Amino acid sequence: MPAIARRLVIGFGSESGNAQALAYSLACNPLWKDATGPVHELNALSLSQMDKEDLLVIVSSSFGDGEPPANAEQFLARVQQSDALHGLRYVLFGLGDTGYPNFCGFTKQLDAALQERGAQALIPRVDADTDYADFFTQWQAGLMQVWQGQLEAGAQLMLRVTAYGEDNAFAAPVLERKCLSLPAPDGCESECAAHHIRLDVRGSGMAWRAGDTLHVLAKNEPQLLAAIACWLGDAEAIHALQTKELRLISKTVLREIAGKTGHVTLKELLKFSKRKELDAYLFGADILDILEDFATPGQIHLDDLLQWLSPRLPRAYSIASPGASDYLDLCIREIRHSHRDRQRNGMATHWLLNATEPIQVYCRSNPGFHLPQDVQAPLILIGTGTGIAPLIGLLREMQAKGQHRRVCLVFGEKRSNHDFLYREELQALQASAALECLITAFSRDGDSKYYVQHAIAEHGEQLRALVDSGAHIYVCGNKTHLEKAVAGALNALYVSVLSQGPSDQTVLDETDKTPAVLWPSLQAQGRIHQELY
Ligand SMILES: Cc1cc2nc3c(=O)[nH]c(=O)nc-3n(C[C@H](O)[C@H](O)[C@H](O)COP(=O)(O)O)c2cc1C
Repeated sequence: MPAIARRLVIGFGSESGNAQALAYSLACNPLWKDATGPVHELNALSLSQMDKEDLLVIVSSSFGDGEPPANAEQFLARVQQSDALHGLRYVLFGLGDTGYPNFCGFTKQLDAALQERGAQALIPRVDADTDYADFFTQWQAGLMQVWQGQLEAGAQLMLRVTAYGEDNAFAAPVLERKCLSLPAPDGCESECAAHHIRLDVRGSGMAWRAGDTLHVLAKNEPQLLAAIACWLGDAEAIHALQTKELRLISKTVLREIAGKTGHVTLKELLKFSKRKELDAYLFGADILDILEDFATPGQIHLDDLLQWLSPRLPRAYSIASPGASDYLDLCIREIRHSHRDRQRNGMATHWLLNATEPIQVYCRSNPGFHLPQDVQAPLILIGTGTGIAPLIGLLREMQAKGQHRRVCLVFGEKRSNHDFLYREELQALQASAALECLITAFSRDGDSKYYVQHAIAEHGEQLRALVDSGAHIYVCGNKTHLEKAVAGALNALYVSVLSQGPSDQTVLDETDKTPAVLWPSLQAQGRIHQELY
């Protein structure tokens, strides 16, 4: 089939090399290799030297605040200065990061400038997030079809991540809510049950992968708003404070209150030397506690709070389902306790569990917790409590992608008959050999406490074999204890190795196996992935 163009002209705009690498790999495609000249920085591309026989291929990132990379700035200026570009045919692949407010800002601007001057896009512009590899594969396949004259295929290729964020969240209806914990004999289930939540994200254009996080913008509880309004003596507060952060109160707000009230205890608490006491006080406290403790009605007004309080902050949850799906799963723990005669609920968890309206959400990429690129690399997944969420997400993503790795899961919780989250699913994965081993550590099942570090020691030989064959280790759970416990337990496995003498079939240097350096060495190799909260 004849090509649609005589020349494929490839230009890139790149600051840290991603777009440049894609541009060079594109040039090697055998289909157009002979019709492609040198790959250019966009700044070095001259529009006047291109004609109707050419197809211009642009691969570029955005930087700064949606601006061009330095090696593409002049190209944008040149396009903007051109009178007309009729007859110029182009395709444009934009790399960006939805974490930035101006997602793919430069490539969107460039696309608009080219179109305004009459240039013709043969494939709609691509807006790719940090995980651009899949989009690039699809786009290159589409470009090959276009190159061979199948213009319709190109016109239909829509590869665009919609950038949702705090100011532009997606309203996701709740599809399912299910309690994952079973009733416990001591009646603790109402306090600490874990729940599965499924959100409907059809039509959102939202892109994520297992390991990524979902940010939830919850509404403040009516009871809390009413109580604050009552304290202020201003009913307007119920509506006005709806989108303000009432739980995570910054020290700046406390300083403002101290400035207004002159409260001696608060001023004392704000001293640098009292920072630990202040942190302890703030833990679990909301703005109503602070007002009740350090101010009297009449000293603080609604306008003050509106000025001082930040907008409500999103709460992040690990996604427990694979990407490229119509729905998105979470595994959350209900937080409910009584403090100073008031019922306290976790703001976003309560909202997720009770809201009758769609939940405002957006995704954020978490590349450090994605599956390793090496599809052969074994995995050791270690999670406690709802820390299982991203791990079940990784397992499900492997299933969805048909990846067969050696995987071992170590799961820690309190009681097997109450807290064995995803028990059936995990046992089914084990039965199907998708999970090579399922190790549990239920701390309250026996007479003495048994935690994941004890399970790691007990199953040391099996885990060591996985580490020696290049396993990546994923750890998710408690920030205060888990890393130390897991690192210590894995290091300890190699103390016994050293005492037994070196093994010869290992991917680690013998020097890396000394207890103190094993963990940092695995970290340096990019084999430790942690999500601690
Ligand atoms: C300092 C900095 C600023 C960035 N600004 C933006 C931005 O405004 N919009 C966007 O979509 N991506 C932004 N990004 C993300 C990059 O576009 C993205 O990482 C891309 O893959 C980099 O490609 P490159 O290596 O070819 O430059 C930024 C990245 C960094 C490090």
